[in-house]
Amino acid sequence: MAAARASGLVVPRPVTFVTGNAKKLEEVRAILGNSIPFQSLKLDLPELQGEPEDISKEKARLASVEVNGPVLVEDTCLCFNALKGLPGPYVKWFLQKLGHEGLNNMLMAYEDKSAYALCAFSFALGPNAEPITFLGRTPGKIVPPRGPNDFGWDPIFQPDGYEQTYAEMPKEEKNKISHRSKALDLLVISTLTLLLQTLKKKLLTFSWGSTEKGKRVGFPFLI
Ligand SMILES: O=c1[nH]c(=O)c2ncn([C@@H]3O[C@H](COP(=O)(O)OP(=O)(O)OP(=O)(O)O)[C@@H](O)[C@H]3O)c2[nH]1
Ligand SMILES: [Mg+2]
Repeated sequence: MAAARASGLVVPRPVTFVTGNAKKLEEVRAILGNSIPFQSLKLDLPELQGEPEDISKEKARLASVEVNGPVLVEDTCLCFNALKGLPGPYVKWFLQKLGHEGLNNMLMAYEDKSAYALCAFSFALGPNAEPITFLGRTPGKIVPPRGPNDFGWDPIFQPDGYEQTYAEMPKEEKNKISHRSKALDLLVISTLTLLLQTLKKKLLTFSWGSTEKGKRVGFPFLI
């Protein structure tokens, strides 16, 4: 949103990333770097039940009321293909109650251990604005835990094409291929597109804005 903010038209106030999860915040900071400046607010928002995109959008609506300004939120799911996408957005509670072993056991009866990590970021300009959602998905499989146990289900998720679990990978490596980085890439692209559109409009206004004896002058080929 830095780009949008730079335009002076689109985002009147700094964006607040609202999350109760310090590890998410750490990764978002590392992935975005200086591309989109934001502030953060530690708040564990109530979450709707349903599809990831709807949960994420509703979180953005609630967050923007709390902040009364532009917000970014995210909802993360871990989806088992054999279980048709479950535990999905409910993985937090499954992890809390069952742990890594329990999550592995849920797939015991199935040969198919494939899964995907899904991240749904939603951005809302303010309490009355419709949130926009960006989805990132990384396919992989569920394995017995390996690696440091400092972030959620990282030790039991092994992305396709890698021998390491998310937890075993160096952080920079995870951040290159993760569900979170893929969703944030889309957010950055969309922000840049917004900035270009705004600049284009400004240039259009500037190019065609002056008149000479009632005749419009300008350089439309510049835009
Ligand atoms: O191993 C992991 N690698 C990740 O990359 C990752 N991202 C999220 N999570 C965990 O999955 C659940 C999502 O629930 P969630 O999206 O509701 O998050 P949350 O409630 O912790 O924070 P928030 O909702 O306030 O932002 C929570 O248990 C998170 O700890 C991850 N675990
Ligand atoms: Mg949550």
